[in-house]
Amino acid sequence: MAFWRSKKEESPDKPTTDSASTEDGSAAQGGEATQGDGTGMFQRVRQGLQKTREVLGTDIRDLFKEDGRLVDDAFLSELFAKLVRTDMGGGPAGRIRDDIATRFRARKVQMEDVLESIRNQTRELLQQEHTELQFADKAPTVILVVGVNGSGKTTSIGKLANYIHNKLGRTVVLGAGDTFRAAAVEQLTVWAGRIGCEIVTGKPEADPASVAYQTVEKAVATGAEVAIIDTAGRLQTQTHLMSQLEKIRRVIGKPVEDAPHEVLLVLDATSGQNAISQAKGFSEVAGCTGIILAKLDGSAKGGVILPILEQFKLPVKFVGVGEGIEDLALFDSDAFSDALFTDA
Ligand SMILES: Nc1nc2c(ncn2[C@@H]2O[C@H](COP(=O)(O)OP(=O)(O)OP(=O)(O)O)[C@@H](O)[C@H]2O)c(=O)[nH]1
Repeated sequence: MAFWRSKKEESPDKPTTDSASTEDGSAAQGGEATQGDGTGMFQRVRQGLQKTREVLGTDIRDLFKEDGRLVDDAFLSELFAKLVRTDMGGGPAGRIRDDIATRFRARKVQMEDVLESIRNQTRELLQQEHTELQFADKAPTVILVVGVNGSGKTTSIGKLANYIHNKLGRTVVLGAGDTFRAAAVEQLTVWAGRIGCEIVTGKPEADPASVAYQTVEKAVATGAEVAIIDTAGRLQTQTHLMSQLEKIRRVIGKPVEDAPHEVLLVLDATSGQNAISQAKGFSEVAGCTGIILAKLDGSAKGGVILPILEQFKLPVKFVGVGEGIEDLALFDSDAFSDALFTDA
């Protein structure tokens, strides 16, 4: 199931058949995931990673003012510093530096050799298992979406629902479980209208667990295949909110015994290491099964995905590359590393 693919696989002559490029995202109703949308999606991910690519490209080019560079300690530590600027963290940056040292020390290298090594190492570091969304054997599949305040949960749910409903052709019911924030309910209602899926909303400040329960009940009653439930932003230290999450998990297990099937943690790629460590404690308590890395387009630090993989030990299943309904991509390590380094 390739939602986007690497540049290598693109056919330059192929017209864009990307249903994702339609304004309202209404194309490709029903059926299996469309295969023709890879090129457009790859372009979108490339655009999303443009800032990181530019910073990295300029930084690496700066190392090569002369024709070729001798690989010595000075070069290696400059390279390390440039890599760390993408927020990839000391571990991955050190691994890339050491690989280049092993292969080229005391020799003159060209920029392309260095970029090739970086690309290969990154591709390896980005390899992950279980990146695909897990669907229950028996519908409905219940997906709970959690995260800290403002990380991009509601927007990501809209995009995810659009992907599941319009690209995978599986019927979706949304649950507006962020009852604290009226704007989140409104936003999700607008997305549901655009996607053409059902939504369950509670009264203002309704118990989020009851909205979650009704959402799953509705999915069962209407035979919908997937229920996606929004939750309010929270931190692990907010014990009442954490126990509320516990309650949500408990009640949705009543109509559908093994629910939730996925608990997706939305992380904001533009937030620093601090926010990421806050989310880490949270993800353990919430029993997260995967990550949506949102707002990659707004960041020059796309390398942040590497420490995230290392720290969370969870697969990054999707990346968010914009605010539009189509701006979500299934994660693909080859395509991601190409998007980071091609034309760097
Ligand atoms: N550029 C960009 N912006 C995004 C992306 N995802 C979300 N946003 C924006 O981030 C802001 C917060 O997104 P929301 O979806 O409201 O976040 P939330 O986690 O539901 O917020 P709370 O309910 O307050 O916790 C909004 O302005 C979104 O448009 C993305 O992938 N790229």
